[in-house]
Amino acid sequence: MTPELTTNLPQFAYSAQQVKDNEAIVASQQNVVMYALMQQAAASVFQLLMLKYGNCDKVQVIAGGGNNGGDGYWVANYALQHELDVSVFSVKDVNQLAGDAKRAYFDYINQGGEVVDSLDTSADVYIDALLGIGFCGELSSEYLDVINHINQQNKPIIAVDLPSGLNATTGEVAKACINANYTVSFIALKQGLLSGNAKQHVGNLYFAGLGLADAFIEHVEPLSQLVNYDALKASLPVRHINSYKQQLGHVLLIGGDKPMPGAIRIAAESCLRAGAGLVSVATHPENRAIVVQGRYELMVHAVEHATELEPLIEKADVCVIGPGLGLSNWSKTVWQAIEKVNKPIIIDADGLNLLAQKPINLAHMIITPHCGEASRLLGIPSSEIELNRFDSVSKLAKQYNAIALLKGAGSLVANSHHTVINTSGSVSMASAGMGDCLSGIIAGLIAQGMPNFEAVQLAVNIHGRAAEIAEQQGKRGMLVSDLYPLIRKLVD
Ligand SMILES: NC(=O)C1=CN([C@@H]2O[C@H](COP(=O)(O)OP(=O)(O)OC[C@H]3O[C@@H](n4cnc5c(N)ncnc54)[C@H](O)[C@@H]3O)[C@@H](O)[C@H]2O)[C@@H](O)CC1
Ligand SMILES: [K+]
Repeated sequence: MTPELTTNLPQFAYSAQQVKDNEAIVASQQNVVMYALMQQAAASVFQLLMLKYGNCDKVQVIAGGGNNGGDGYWVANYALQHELDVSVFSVKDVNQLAGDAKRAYFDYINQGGEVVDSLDTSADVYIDALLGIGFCGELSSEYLDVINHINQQNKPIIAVDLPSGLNATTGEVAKACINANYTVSFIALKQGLLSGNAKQHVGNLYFAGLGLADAFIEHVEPLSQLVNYDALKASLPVRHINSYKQQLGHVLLIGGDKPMPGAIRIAAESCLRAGAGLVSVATHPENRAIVVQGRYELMVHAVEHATELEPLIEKADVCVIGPGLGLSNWSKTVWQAIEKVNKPIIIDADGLNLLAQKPINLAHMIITPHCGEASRLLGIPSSEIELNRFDSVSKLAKQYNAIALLKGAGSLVANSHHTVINTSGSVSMASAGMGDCLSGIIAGLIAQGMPNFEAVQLAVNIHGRAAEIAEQQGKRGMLVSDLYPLIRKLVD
C-alpha cells in the first residue's frame, strides 16, 4: 500500500512527548501494529526519494540507535527491493539496537543489505535516520561529528520525521543539525518543525499521516494550531460597493521621531492599503511634510505634547504606536499619551522598548516584537527566546495581558489561551521596513471590523503571501513600498 504523502499540513501541532505517549494507543485503537507503522513511515520516505531523486545512482541511509534508525533500515530495504545501490551507515553497533529497530536491521540484512561504519562521500542522496522524536538534551559529540560531516557534503538530504539535531517540541537547534532538503514527518505534526531557526533545517516539509492522523487529532488536545492565508481570508470583512470611509474605521498611527519619518509612513501607507477608511498620523513636527508627501490621503498631525494626542486618540477606532518612535524626550512625552487608551492598540518597534522599561496594562493591547524586542520585554537573552519560541510567545501574551505576535520565520501569535503558527509565506522577511508594514496591516484589518486575534493572524499571512508573490515575480530586494499593491490585491 502506498502511504499518503502531502505538503498539505494538518491544522494542529503537538509536542514530541504527546506523540510518544499517544501513537501506540491510537495505533492499537485502529488495529495497527507498530512495526507495520515503521514500514509505512519508511515507505513514505522512499516514495519521496523516488519522486525527487528518482535518477540517483547511490543512496546512503545514516541510521541511529532508536526507531528513527529503524525507519532508516526500512527505507534502505525498499531501496534494495527496487535494485538501487544503497548502504546503511550505522552510527550504533547492532548490539545496541533493540525492539523494532533491531527487527528492521535483521529484515534488511536478511534481504542482503549492506551496513558500513563510515559515511559514503560518493553517495548522491542521504537519508537522515539518526534521531527522531526520541532526541533530547545536548547532542552527543559522536552525533555532532556525523551531522557536521553529512552537511559538509552538500548533497541532497531527506530527513526521516525531523532533521536530526532539532528538538521536535521546542524548535531548539542543537550545536549541529541536519540541513535537510526535505523532511517527511509522520502521524502528527510536531510543532518544533514549524517556527524560527528550525525552518532553515527542515527544508520542504511533507506529512504522512500513516492512516492515523485524524484519529490522533481526535484523541489528543493539540498544543498549537496552524493557520494559512487560504484558511483565514474568508474572515476578511466584505467591502460593500456602497460603503463609505467612516464605516471602514479610523486608525491613528503615532511615531516618526526626527530622524525616522520612513517607518511611520510605511506603517500608515500599509494601513491604507489594507483597507482602513481613514488614516491619521501623529508625528514629530519636523516630519509632517515628509510623511504626507506623495500620500495625500494621510491626515498628518505635528505633535509635541501628550495633551495634543488626546483628541486624536479619542477620534480613532484603533491606534498604532512605535514605528520610528525613537527613545528621545519627544518619544517619551508622546508615549505617555497612551497610558489610558481603551481601544485596540498595536505597540511596535520603540514602543516595545518603552513598554519593556515601564510595563503598562491596557485593555486591548497587541504587541508585535521580533526576537530582540521580545528579549527586552521578557528580560532574557534573545538566544533564549529562540530556544523555545512557543513558550516565549505565550509568556509574552500572559505577562503583558496582550495578544502577542513573535515575528520571524514561522511567526507565532498567542493570546492567553492559544498559540497559532503562521504557515503562509516562505521567503525571508529580513528587509528594513517589513515590520512597520505589518503593524499597519493589523490596524487596517481591525479598523474594518475584524476581531483582534484573527486580524493579527490574517495580517501576518497577507504580509507573508505578498512577500512570496514579490519573490515569485523576481522582485527580491524590492522597496517595501512595492509590496503595497500586492497587499491591496490580496485584501480585495
Ligand atoms: N514503532 C514506532 O514507535 C514508530 C516510530 N517511528 C519513528 O521512531 C522515532 C522515535 O523513535 P525512538 O523513540 O526510538 O527515538 P529516536 O530514534 O528518535 O531516538 C532515540 C535514540 O536517540 C538517542 N539519543 C537521544 N538523545 C540523544 C542525544 N542528546 N545525543 C545523542 N543521542 C541521543 C538515544 O540514545 C536513542 O538511540 C520517530 O521519530 C519515528 O521516526 C515511526 O517509525 C512510526 C512508528
Ligand atoms: K531524522
